[in-house]
Parts: sequence; structure tokens; C-alpha cells
Amino acid sequence: MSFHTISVIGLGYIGLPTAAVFASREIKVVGVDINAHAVETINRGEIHIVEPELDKVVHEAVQRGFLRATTQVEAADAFLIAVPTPFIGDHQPDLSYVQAAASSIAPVLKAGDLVILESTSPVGTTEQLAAWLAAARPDLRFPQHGEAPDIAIAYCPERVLPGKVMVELIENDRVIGGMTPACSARASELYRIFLRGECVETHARTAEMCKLTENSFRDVNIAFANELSLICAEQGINVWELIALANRHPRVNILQPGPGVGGHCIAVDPWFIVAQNPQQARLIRTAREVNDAKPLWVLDQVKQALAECLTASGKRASEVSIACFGLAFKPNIDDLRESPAMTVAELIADWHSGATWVVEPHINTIPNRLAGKATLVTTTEALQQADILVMLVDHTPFRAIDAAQVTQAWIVDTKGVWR
Ligand SMILES: NC(=O)C1=CN([C@@H]2O[C@H](COP(=O)(O)OP(=O)(O)OC[C@H]3O[C@@H](n4cnc5c(N)ncnc54)[C@H](O)[C@@H]3O)[C@@H](O)[C@H]2O)C=CC1
Ligand SMILES: CC(=O)N[C@@H]1[C@@H](OP(=O)(O)OP(=O)(O)OC[C@H]2O[C@@H](n3ccc(=O)[nH]c3=O)[C@H](O)[C@@H]2O)O[C@H](C(=O)O)[C@@H](O)[C@@H]1O
Repeated sequence: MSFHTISVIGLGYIGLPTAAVFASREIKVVGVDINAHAVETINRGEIHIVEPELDKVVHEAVQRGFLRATTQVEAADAFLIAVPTPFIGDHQPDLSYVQAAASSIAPVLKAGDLVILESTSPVGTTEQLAAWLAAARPDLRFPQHGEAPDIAIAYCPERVLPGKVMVELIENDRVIGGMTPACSARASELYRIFLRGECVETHARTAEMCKLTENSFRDVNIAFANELSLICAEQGINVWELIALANRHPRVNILQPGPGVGGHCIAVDPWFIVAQNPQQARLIRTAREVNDAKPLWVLDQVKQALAECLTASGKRASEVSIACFGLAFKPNIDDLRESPAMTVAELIADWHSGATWVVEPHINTIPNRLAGKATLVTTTEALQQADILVMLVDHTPFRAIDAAQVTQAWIVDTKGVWR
């Protein structure tokens, strides 16, 4: 049975591109979000998030009448849930957004509908979703009730890279985790409307674990690189040269150290595995601890640089200016959410008695967390006037800075730009 109308629940960095791509295939898409501003923006054919190429796809889809946003759930043939799944307290998963989304779609479900959870979730969440829906709609049969359910349910995680979403959404292989093989087949039928990558079918629990595995793999490998950076600092070895040399081995691919790990995925998702498997997930937990400790190590490096600067210059600490290059959570984006660079800049500003400056090409005003503590300056001002430079995010414009302009004697470089 084909899909005449699709409803995407949650119109953020994942839901909106997904809704737009389905609509671009001339499927009627109703996007649902509790954020009225987002809904109004989208219905004007505009976007409220930053993602290359997304604005024109949304604009055309709205203008042609295939994409409409609303705050109220409506009946559809398929529902894709792309709401947040943060952690709370001691890194425990918060499924309240998923539960709220389930409660909102339950009343409009009808036999033959497909429900897909896309949000990154702990293993077992899809079964929990099915239980919530079944409790709300005892008149319908769900996959957990055995053969011939009225409702098909699957877990189909997203693995797009911000900044490349409009390409990867279509080109990446997609893990399709049905609660039953028939559910997987139904979900694959939906994604094949736009997917050029392969639909790889498995069980929902395996699909949930796969998403967490992908991001935990990356976090562990970043932690290895960060640990190397601490060791090399002690040993007086250039970690960037070391990694480049080691990576010449045909089977070695060490990632890059940084000031920590940011974003609301790599720094979050591994904790879902740790929370469910506290005894076994020792390496995954330790990697999170190594990465989360990096900002404090960077602050110590800055403290050492200031001590050397005071000894050599005779200045008082209050006379020394420290310039932080970069605040975003990774290069060439404007997203400051969960950014270790922001954490480092705030640690410096809270500790240093002199001026703390920040250079961030993707923003025009100082973020609230730094308001009154740090000053937004240009690259030129920082290079010409700062005593100490702290490289935190290797935005392309920073890598393009002429080495001759970098004359400071005290540099803390967490990205190997001025190695
Ligand atoms: N951002 C990314 O690059 C990726 C995110 N993911 C996962 O996708 C999920 C969504 O992430 P993002 O899109 O980045 O989050 P987001 O925060 O950008 O968007 C979520 C949207 O859901 C809305 N929302 C919350 N509760 C709702 C409800 N009950 N009904 C309707 N709308 C509701 C919010 O207002 C927000 O607009 C998360 O689980 C995340 O881990 C997975 C891969 C990549
Ligand atoms: C396995 C994988 O590559 N997952 C991707 C990841 O995307 P994300 O936007 O979080 O970017 P990222 O490049 O992993 O960076 C995360 C953090 O790690 C840091 N980072 C990254 C690579 C590296 O060598 N060193 C390093 O320090 C970045 O600076 C950033 O602070 O997480 C996304 C997600 O799940 O949201 C996922 O869809 C993406 O495919």
C-alpha cells in the first residue's frame, strides 16, 4: 500500500530535512512541531536552522503545497518521530519527548499505518514506544501482539553529518529496524521513496544498538587521539606529527585531538550504552571521561602559558590578554550547542583576571554564557593585540591565517593549526 500522506514529528536538524526530502518527491508531508515559531517559519517557506541547500528544498516544497507545518498532529499513513533524546542527571536517557510524541499520534492512528522512530535511543525504546501506543489504542493490534498487526513499527536511525545532510540523507545506507520482518519491509518501502543508499534490514533492537555503536566507535577513537595529545605534551613530542606518521601505516587511522568532544550526539549517545551496561561498557565509559576531561587540561595549559608570560614580560596577570580562536562545537558550523570550545573559553574567562577575547567568524554577538566575561574581537585584533593565543576550533579561515601574522610567544593550540 503506498503512502499518500507522511507526518514528521519534530522539525529540527533531522526532522525538517527529512520532511523536505519526502515532500520533494511529491508526497504530501505534514510536519508537526511544538515550537510555533518553527511552524510559522516553515509555512512561510523559510527555515529556522542552518543546513546548506535545505532552504531551497523547503521553500519549493511549501510553495508547491507538498509540505505544511502545524503544531497539531493529523492523520497520516506514516509517522516519523524525530524528537530530542537527551540525557538527564547522571547520564540517564530522557525519553519524555518520545513518550509525548507517542501520546500525540496515538489518537489519529488507523489500521495500516506505519510508525518509525528516528531519534537516537537506548536499546528497547522502540518496544517501549509500541507499548505506549498499544496502551493508548487497545482497539488496534501492534507488532508485539503477533501476526498481522494493524500498525507496523520500526526504528530507523539517522546518520547524516550536519553540513552534509541534504546529500547524506539520500546517499547513505539506511539501517531499517522493524519489530518484525514485515515491519522492516514496510519501512524500507517508505525510505525507498527517496533513498539512493541501501535499506539494510534488521531487528529494532539491533538497529538501536547500531546507532549507539557508530557514535561510540567515534568517541572512543577521539579519546585515543586526545589521550595521545596529553602524553605527547608530557613527552615533548608534536602529537600532530606523531599521528600523521602513524597514519601512514596502511591499517592505522587515528583521529584528531581537540579541546574535547561536542555536539549533542557523540558526547551523549555512548552514555546510553553505559547506562544500560555499566559493568561491561568500561572502555566506552572511560573514553567519555577522557574526552570530557580535556577542557580542564586545556585550561591547565593556558595557566602554564600565563605563568611563563608573566615571568618573561614582567606584566601583572590583569595586564595580559588571552584570545580564544573558535567557539563552535566543530569547524565550519555555527552550532555552539554542547561545545567544548565554549567550555574552555568560559573556564578561562572565569579564572583570568585580565582580558579574555574570543574570535568566532560564525557569530555576531557574544553568547550569553560569556556575556560580561569575554569580548568578541576580530582575527586581526586578536593577532595584533593578544599576549596569549588559544586555538580551539580549526575553522577554515583560521587555517588560512598567514603564519607570519602569528608572532605571539605563548600559544595553546588544541587543533594543530599553528603546530
Ligand atoms: N542533529 C543531528 O545531526 C542528528 C540528530 N540525530 C538524532 O535525531 C533526534 C532529533 O535531533 P535533532 O533534530 O538534532 O533535534 P532538534 O532539537 O534540532 O529538533 C527536535 C525538534 O523536535 C521538536 N519537538 C520536541 N518535542 C516534540 C513533540 N512532542 N512533538 C513535536 N515536536 C517536538 C522540538 O521543538 C525541535 O524542533 C535526536 O534523537 C538526535 O540524537 C541523529 C543523527 C544526526
Ligand atoms: C559516527 C559519526 O561520524 N557520527 C556523526 C556525528 O556527527 P557530529 O555532528 O557529532 O560531528 P563529529 O564530526 O562526529 O564531531 C563530534 C565532536 O567530535 C570532535 N572531533 C571529531 C573528529 C575528530 O577527529 N576529533 C574531534 O575532536 C568534533 O570537533 C566535535 O566536537 O554524529 C551524528 C549524530 O548522530 O548526530 C551522526 O549522524 C554523524 O554521522
